[in-house]
Amino acid sequence: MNKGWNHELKRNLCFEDRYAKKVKIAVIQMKVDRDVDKNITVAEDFIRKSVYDGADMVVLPEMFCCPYETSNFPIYAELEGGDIYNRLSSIASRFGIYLVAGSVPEIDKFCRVYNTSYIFDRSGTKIGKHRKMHLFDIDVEGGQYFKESDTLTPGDSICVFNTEFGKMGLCICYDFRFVELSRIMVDEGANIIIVPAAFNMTTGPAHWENLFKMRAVDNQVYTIGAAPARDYDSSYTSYGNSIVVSPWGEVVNKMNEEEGYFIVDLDLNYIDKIRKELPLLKQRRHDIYTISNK
Ligand SMILES: O=C(O)CCC(=O)C(=O)O
Repeated sequence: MNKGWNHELKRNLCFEDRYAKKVKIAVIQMKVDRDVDKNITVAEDFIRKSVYDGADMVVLPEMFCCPYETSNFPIYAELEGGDIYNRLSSIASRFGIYLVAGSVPEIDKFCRVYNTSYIFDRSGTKIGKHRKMHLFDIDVEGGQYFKESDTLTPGDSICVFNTEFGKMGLCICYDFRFVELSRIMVDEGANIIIVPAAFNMTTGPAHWENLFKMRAVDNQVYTIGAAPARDYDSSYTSYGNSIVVSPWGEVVNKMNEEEGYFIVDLDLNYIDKIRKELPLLKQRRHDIYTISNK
């Protein structure tokens, strides 16, 4: 056999093999009710449909079972391992999926309350946890005011978790604005950055899609944003527009403001292709600058 041909065939087979590495991720955009049980039931119904459509992983929005108001966070908060946590873990195992369980208010033994995301694997085991690190304290003239620090405490660690599809990073909403955080997650191996979020009608139209594109292009990763559906009856109106962007900056899928879900089939080898063609991460001048979490 011609050695050159054999070599070429092997190379192509490896290439194809790598290209078969795909993950189906469902993004759920649900309305948030005052009733926790109702929210979990709605989430579960969407998860059931996503699983029927072949999802490997499901992502829920920020504060998907607690209306987004600072006064609600201590009232709805539970210790890790509480009822909501157990129900989410059992949903993950029952459906055999990875569940990025949006975020929920978490209370610790010192009565500090956090905006926390738990990530469960297919057996319902927790494989990641993130406490929002950058609290959303903003005051835009003529627009949105919010002060999470009235009732929340910030987290202090960066979340990268491992799956059968490789490493993924997670941060919550306002965290995503801080460029260093995404870069550190990517340096720790994350190929996908997942962001349970709830932008509003001031910052959403201005920045939401741009941010998901910017972080994807800068870091050459997929970015995923899962938001609550818009509800004009709530005191904080979510922008919705849940989104997935590719490492080339293309919008893979995006919703409008309504309740619903979509599934994307992400080709993880596309990341290698983009990084090979445009080797940004390799071409950094670490001799001149660095970003570090130390
Ligand atoms: O950064 C923004 O504009 C929105 C942030 C936000 O709503 C949040 O952190 O919950």
